[in-house]
Amino acid sequence: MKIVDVISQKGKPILSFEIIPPNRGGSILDIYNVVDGLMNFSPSFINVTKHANEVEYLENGLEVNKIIVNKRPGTVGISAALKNRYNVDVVPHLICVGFNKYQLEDILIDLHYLGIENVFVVRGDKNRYTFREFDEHKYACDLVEQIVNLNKGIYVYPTRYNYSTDFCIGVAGYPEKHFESPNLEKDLDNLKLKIELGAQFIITQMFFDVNYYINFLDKISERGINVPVIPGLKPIVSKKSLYNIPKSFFVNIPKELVEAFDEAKTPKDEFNVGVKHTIKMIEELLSSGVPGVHIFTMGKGDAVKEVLREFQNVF
Ligand SMILES: NC(=O)C1=CN([C@@H]2O[C@H](COP(=O)(O)OP(=O)(O)OC[C@H]3O[C@@H](n4cnc5c(N)ncnc54)[C@H](O)[C@@H]3O)[C@@H](O)[C@H]2O)C=CC1
Ligand SMILES: Nc1nc(=O)c2c([nH]1)NC[C@@H]1CN(c3ccc(C(=O)N[C@@H](CCC(=O)O)C(=O)O)cc3)CN21
Repeated sequence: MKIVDVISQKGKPILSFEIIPPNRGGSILDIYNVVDGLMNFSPSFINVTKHANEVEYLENGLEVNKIIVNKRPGTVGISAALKNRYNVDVVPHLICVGFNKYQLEDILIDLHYLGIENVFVVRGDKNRYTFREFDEHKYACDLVEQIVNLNKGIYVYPTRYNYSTDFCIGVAGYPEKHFESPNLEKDLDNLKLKIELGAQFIITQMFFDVNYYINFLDKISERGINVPVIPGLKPIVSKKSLYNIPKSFFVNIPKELVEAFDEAKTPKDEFNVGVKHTIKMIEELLSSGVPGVHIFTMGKGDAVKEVLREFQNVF
């Protein structure tokens, strides 16, 4: 089902999870191990992230060979496997960096054949190793436009048939602004453009103070954006993560949470601090009337289960 229909028909907040494909050479059993334990909480959908190709130079005797490798392949296959195994809606991510519009069109055709009705469209992270396709889309909005066209039967590769797809498109929103944007207002202009072009729901970047989400909602509704905005939550359950998360995701951690981690003496204490904070955030979000709660479960199945035990029958 389309995510927007799931939200409008459920009659109560929806729960969703996000998983990350295993590192290249890993096993889908690692995914099943986490998701098996989470299905009892009746998630409405599961996102599967997509990661950029990287350029590597391999020494081969006297030669150095350049290769392009994806360290976490499998987004389409894992999405299909989850859909079949659990009979749950899946939302594979599509990224712009490293792909041209023809390659993206082929991925969309595969998703359509698989009966996958939702996609989450992001530009993709860039670093010095990221492989860049010379004619890739510059921004997520350009890929939104491509998919909206495909939904009308307009293919980028000319075809005799022009069969239409019917994807429901989600995009990312940044309550604390995207790190490359000069200010929140400019970032919101770009978010608005993605919605005007046809994206139908927003999942936010992780945040650790509910006030960011509330302010963000106020600002976007002032701009006339009225699609569902699902808050993205990440339980931080170690001091190591506390210090890595801002580096990776450019988000602020509130003073109280940092202080609580400072007082934690054992890994179990750290785990409890993170679980408690996430429970408090979900309670605050539910009382502000969110459409749902989206949890980045990445490698943290135990913490997610511990958090959700507090919310039996809520979702
Ligand atoms: N790998 C994954 O599954 C996920 C990755 N992300 C990451 O989040 C980051 C950004 O992704 P998106 O929000 O989709 O990117 P986006 O293309 O919407 O925006 C990226 C930046 O460009 C600016 N921008 C957007 N459209 C513009 C335009 N038309 N003109 C000028 N500036 C414009 C935005 O304000 C922002 O600073 C990426 O680093 C992405 O990889 C986020 C969620 C999941
Ligand atoms: N810039 C960006 N890139 C992404 O790929 C991305 C986002 N933002 N925001 C939305 C989701 C959330 N994603 C993720 C990816 C990994 C973890 C994660 O839990 N990573 C490890 C290491 C994090 C760290 O400590 O640096 C973890 O154990 O916490 C969480 C969310 C992927 N997505």
